[in-house]
Amino acid sequence: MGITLPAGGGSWGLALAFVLNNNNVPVKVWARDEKQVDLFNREHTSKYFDSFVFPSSIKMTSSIDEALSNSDTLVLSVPVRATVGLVESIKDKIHDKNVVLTAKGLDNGEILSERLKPYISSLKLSVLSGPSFASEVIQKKTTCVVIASENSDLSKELQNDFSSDFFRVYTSDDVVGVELCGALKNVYAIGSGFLDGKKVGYNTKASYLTRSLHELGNIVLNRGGKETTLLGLSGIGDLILTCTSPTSRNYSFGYNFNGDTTTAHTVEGLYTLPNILEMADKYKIDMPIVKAINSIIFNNEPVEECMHLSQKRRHPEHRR
Ligand SMILES: NC(=O)C1=CN([C@@H]2O[C@H](COP(=O)(O)OP(=O)(O)OC[C@H]3O[C@@H](n4cnc5c(N)ncnc54)[C@H](O)[C@@H]3O)[C@@H](O)[C@H]2O)C=CC1
Ligand SMILES: O=C(CO)COP(=O)(O)O
Repeated sequence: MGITLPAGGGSWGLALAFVLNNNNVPVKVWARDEKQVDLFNREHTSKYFDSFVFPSSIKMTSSIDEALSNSDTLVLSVPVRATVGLVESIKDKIHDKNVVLTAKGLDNGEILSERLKPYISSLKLSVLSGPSFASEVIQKKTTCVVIASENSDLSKELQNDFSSDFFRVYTSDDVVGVELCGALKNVYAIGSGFLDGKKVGYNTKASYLTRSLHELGNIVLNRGGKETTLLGLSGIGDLILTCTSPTSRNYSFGYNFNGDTTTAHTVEGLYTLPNILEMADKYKIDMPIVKAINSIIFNNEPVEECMHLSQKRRHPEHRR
């Protein structure tokens, strides 16, 4: 049996198809845009990867039924805002399939595995996350990720499918922690871009990353996630990658921020912001950094003013 990637033909879905195909795992990529499908099947190229030619053994289709035939596993790599709707639209066709979530974000104030509970049993669900730019994966640059599932047989099976000499897969049972870390690092990456755009010093940046990790930890632990996840690849690993690299769309959005949110392409932190505020409110967790980032984007607060506001909070009680 093979693996279907209802990925919309986007960059992460294609990179994961590349990883699986490299291991001789049969893959089929689904995309809704027929022109994109025709171009890919003819030339094996994608607008997301300049001049890169994919192996011709990776096939794309615009028929979801064809994509799902002969496959026991789906790797979902559309943006977070599209994930729940896509699963709802194919729910009758996927009840016997394993599902790997790869979108990094929150929806309706919740993590995706929670939102998808009505459609996917937790024993058939896993989450793939970690520091992994698609553009580096297709160049076979060494990349380490985590696959988390409550079903250890499933995470081991997927570890086998994905692992290669350039793609190293660790397993975890902390679905909640891995999902929250992946979602939140995108928001902190926007803030990190704001700071670098303002040419703050390394002192400020190091403090920002440390405090972001601390704030992330508050919500992860509150929701039942594990400290080891926070200190692992999907936690501090992806935070470091995304908060320090212009390859990150979230970081670049923050770095070049000009008040416009309408033209941002797959800046998942933007979609997650209101959702994390909703979650923080619900579980009564103080998230001053997330709030400051939200004020800069949606209330036109200047970056400097928001940093200043955080300094005005009462003196810290602990040295962390
Ligand atoms: N690109 C990367 O390096 C990585 C991305 N991710 C995550 O993967 C998710 C997807 O991101 P990318 O592939 O990078 O985005 P992308 O922008 O490269 O591609 C998204 C694709 O989804 C399609 N799409 C959008 N809405 C759709 C819908 N309703 N139905 C069907 N297709 C739809 C678009 O047409 C596009 O082809 C995001 O949550 C991102 O955080 C995770 C790790 C690495
Ligand atoms: O999640 C990613 C790398 O781990 C990709 O980050 P961006 O979505 O910010 O480009």
